[in-house]
Amino acid sequence: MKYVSTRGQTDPVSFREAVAIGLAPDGGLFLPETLPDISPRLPGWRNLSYTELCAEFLGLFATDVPPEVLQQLIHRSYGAFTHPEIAPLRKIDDRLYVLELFHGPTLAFKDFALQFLGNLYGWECEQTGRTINVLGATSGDTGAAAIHGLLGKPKAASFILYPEGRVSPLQERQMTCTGAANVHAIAIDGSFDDAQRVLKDIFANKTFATQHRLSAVNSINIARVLAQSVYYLHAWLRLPEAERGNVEFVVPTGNFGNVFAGWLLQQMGVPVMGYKVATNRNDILHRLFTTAEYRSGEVHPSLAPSMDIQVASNFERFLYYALDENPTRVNNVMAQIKATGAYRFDLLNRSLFSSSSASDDEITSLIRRVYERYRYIVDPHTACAFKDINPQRISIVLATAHPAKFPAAIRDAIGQEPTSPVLEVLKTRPVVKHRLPAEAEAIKAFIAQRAI
Ligand SMILES: Cc1ncc(COP(=O)(O)O)c(C=O)c1O
Ligand SMILES: N[C@@H](CCOP(=O)(O)O)C(=O)O
Repeated sequence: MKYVSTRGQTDPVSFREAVAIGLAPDGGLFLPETLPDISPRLPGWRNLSYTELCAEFLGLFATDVPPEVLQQLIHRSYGAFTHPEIAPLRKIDDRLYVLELFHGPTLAFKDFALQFLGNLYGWECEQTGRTINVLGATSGDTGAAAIHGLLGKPKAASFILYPEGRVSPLQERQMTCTGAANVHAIAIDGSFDDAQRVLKDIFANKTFATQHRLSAVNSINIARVLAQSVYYLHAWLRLPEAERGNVEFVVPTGNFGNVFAGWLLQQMGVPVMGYKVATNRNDILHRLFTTAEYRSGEVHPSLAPSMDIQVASNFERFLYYALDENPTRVNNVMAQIKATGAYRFDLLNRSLFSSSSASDDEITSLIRRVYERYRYIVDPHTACAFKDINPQRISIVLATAHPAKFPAAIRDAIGQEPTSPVLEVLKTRPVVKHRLPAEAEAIKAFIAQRAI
């Protein structure tokens, strides 16, 4: 399988190359040259365990990784999860399921792809004898999961940019209390969008990126997206046969990576009826799906900080398919968005996508309502997904983080603070972070001194 750039100015590359580079040199995002039709395989995949399904699915895309290596990497990656089902699907009401994605080492859905990606990087370094420097931007969870995916890998260093004061205190501790010399947590002034912009500027300097063997760990990396598709597929296959034809996934959304991973499955022949994009008050995607206009705005801090995003990176991948896989049209639209901050998007399939946006007050009352009704505690991101659930569908809400990561918001809603031993141990460890301006030159100088 070859991978092409959404902007069409990069020669097709293999899976391993696409993963190693992350962002295409022309500034676009990699996508499989063709999407396989997986519908004939679905009956045979029904009873597979999570790791078996993962190996089958990723095997269709990672065609230059030997199958036995892929299996080992997958087993290593999900061996660190604490729930035997890895991604348990919990029925909490008639027609309502929660897909728990927080049983990995950092208690967020990011672990699914970043444990795998960390092991893939480790294997790649062993194969090539080279080191790798991983660069990421985070609004809290990607950074923690990327760092933990790479812990103990001597040939990899991580440089993670996050907005100072805009991630939860425990998310910050997950990134800054590892004690590892090859982990560099960089707190910048500004928002996650500023961090993501700086990161893209750094990758745009090809000489610098090549010289320091930089790789992108955000969901701009295609391995992230594909590894996340697996839990949608696993959940869909777990449902009773009678329910499978009427499913809507409800996805707390920021950078559009997670919901895009789910949507890809539909493009590959899995008959999913709908995707609901659930945002917090940073509602660019909600406005897009209700008005067809993509218009970026200012980022506002919220109770669901990991979704405080107004420039949704993976939207470009979605655009590529909506524009008939025509890179010239993608380039034009991206140029227009860059120049004017907006684009009128008349091609949206609004029968497949729906959306909602929850204010902070609504997040608090949703946490309370879910607890009172189901005795189930959801984190503030997952809470957004409980707004306006469609009663006509079988809804699968993606629970993207463990509530213990956001104790203050939960206490305010239901008067109790969930805890997790994984997080408790971090509270007494020293914090090591670097404060830098949100400027590519300053970050590059920092990386140049510490890259391995
Ligand atoms: C807990 C949580 N929920 C939801 C999201 C949004 O996911 P995405 O950016 O893939 O849309 C994030 C951040 O990515 C997150 O950390
Ligand atoms: N919400 C994310 C932001 C980065 O998203 P990614 O999926 O593109 O890596 C975070 O928690 O950091």
